[in-house]
Amino acid sequence: MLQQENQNQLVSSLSTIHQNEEKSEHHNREHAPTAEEDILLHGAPQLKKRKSNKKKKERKNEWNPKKTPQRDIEKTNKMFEEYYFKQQKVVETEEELNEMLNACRSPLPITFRVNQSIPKQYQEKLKQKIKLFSENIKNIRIDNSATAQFLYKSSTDSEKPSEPEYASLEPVSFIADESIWQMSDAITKELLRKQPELAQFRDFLMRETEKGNLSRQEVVSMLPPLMFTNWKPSDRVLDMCAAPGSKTAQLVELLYQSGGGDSKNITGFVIANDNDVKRAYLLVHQLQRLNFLFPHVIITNHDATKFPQFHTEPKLQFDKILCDIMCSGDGTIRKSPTTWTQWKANMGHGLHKLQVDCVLRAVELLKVGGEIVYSTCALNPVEDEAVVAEVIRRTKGKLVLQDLSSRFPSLKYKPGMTTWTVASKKGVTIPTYEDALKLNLDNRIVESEFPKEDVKSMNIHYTMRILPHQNNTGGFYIAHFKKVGELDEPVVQLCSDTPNEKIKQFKGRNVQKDTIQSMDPEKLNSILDFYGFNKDAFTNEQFCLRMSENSTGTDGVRKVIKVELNLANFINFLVEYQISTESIRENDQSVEAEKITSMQPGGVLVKLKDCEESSHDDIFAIGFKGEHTLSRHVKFEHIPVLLKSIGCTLEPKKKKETKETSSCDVPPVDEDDTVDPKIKGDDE
Ligand SMILES: C[S@@+](CC[C@H](N)C(=O)[O-])C[C@H]1O[C@@H](n2cnc3c(N)ncnc32)[C@H](O)[C@@H]1O
Repeated sequence: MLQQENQNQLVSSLSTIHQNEEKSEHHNREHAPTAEEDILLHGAPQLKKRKSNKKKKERKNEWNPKKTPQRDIEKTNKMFEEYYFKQQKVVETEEELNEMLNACRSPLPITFRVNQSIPKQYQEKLKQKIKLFSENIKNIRIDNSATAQFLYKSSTDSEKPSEPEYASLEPVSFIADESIWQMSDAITKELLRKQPELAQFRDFLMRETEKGNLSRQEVVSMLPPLMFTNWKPSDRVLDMCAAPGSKTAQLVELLYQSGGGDSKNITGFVIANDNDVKRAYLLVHQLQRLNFLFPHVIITNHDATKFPQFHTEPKLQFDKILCDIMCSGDGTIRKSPTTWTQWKANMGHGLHKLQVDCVLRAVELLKVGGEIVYSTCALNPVEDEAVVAEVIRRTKGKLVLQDLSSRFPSLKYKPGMTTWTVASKKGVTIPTYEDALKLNLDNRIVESEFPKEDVKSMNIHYTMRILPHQNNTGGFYIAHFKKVGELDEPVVQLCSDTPNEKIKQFKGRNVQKDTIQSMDPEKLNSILDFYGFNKDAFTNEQFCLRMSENSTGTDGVRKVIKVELNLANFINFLVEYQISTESIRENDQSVEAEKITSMQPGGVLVKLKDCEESSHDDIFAIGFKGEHTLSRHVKFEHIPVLLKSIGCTLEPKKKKETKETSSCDVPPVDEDDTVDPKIKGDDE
């Protein structure tokens, strides 16, 4: 009775508190864009200004800092503190809370990794070179006079260093092979640019990054791909939310390493998917740096929760799926200090369901025995443990958590929790889902956000939450699943007849204006002959041509290709997009839509480059898969990968040399560190 009264009281006080809470907007904050993403998406703002009157303009390189020192941001947020300490108990003591807050207030150390896509001997040379820099850097006293105020700005100024600080560059301690390196906290990209003694090192970083030998990436963000086990060169890997692609690059590298560091052994591939078309562009830019491994990547543009089942024979099922999901992203607070002012306790509502749906779709696309890694840069259990628990619940024992505790023995982390709370926008705990409904607190709250008794038997402690102060990193949450049996029934409702997914297409490339035409049998024969394809494996109905709106016949196609080939970078893009019959109908192209509908799945369209039909070097391909049309611009050496991706194992007759060896352009250890003329003098 008393308990009931207390409950009523609580509900009534909650009600009062929330009466004035305005309907909160849908938060779907991805990782805050990095300088690199910003530069790729929008161009470097300071460079645009310089362009007209300076000859030597800054190159687009991730080591160029954004000029956005948020020195006026007050790095406190009471609700954030209460939420993670008192409500979620993510940190256990006040002392630990302060440690975490202090870490969150300080900038993230610069980290980078040696790419695994370069041959081992070059990796070793590169590491030697980094070690030499590391020795020299130790003697450099950090001149932070200009930046100290920014670096150590907090609610109090107590963290200001009183002692002189020296620079450092060390391998990350919990990764065994010295492939990941971290600089001292005080060295920001801005300082790296400004302090002359560090210039040589910065030049080295820029040069090697540009060559694809080094990648700047946050340490915790490197961990999810490393959690997959049992890599095989035949692995079919899906990166569901991939942009800007740093983890995709790691996945491809891991695939490559599993083939003994020889790309000829790779028969698998990695599909990098993102539903945001601009960010899919970022993927293209980022992944081109993989050089000879780029053909093993396929870039798609789908909503991950409805990622299509390609109708291949046998059905395409993945061995590994990474769900590095869209999240509220408070684990990135060190690199995006605006989180201090924007953070609200309700940021996970609205994302939770999307996250669950995404992983459930992954389970459906995964083969039995396959693995899923789920990761977020959110510390919020509603986006972490609650998602994991709901996915395990809905898949009825077919998905089991794998213990991550021994993967990196010296990595500090908190095991996943079996209980947590759900809070309103103002940070008030909502006891039950019924209370949320009764009070109409936020219509995005769903029942599975709340912890249930069954969580205790799910091994949630196998998952890991890495807090910023534990290893001097950003915050991250990682879970690793294995599929141990076929699902009893579909767990995701997909409607293939009327795709409710909004089709996004690359603008400015005439994509929407294209129409579809039947393939001329003679042309088809000549193409099949050229590539040595077994003609019996295809029927003419499996092929058709993509035409521009105004073109008729083959000449039109040639014209389009010619125009497209003239666009810079066009042929280097390996981009897929989806056309549905629905979208074609919407564009008043019912005849074309009917043609696609009547097509058999499994076709490949190959367009020849302009009139040089004898060369067949640059081609343009579309694979039709029932309702789904996959299209990409490919180079000759991409063809086997393309065919494999749609379940076709034919090998083209003609093979071109890949540029495997020339991409490993690592300078010898004793090479003089000459300053790259293009970036010399870019400091003012
Ligand atoms: C956390 S970021 C991914 C970071 C990336 N894995 C990396 O390491 O570079 C989340 C990405 O998910 C994408 N995204 C958001 N909603 C999505 C959806 N429904 N389907 C697919 N991608 C989605 C966003 O565009 C964003 O690029």
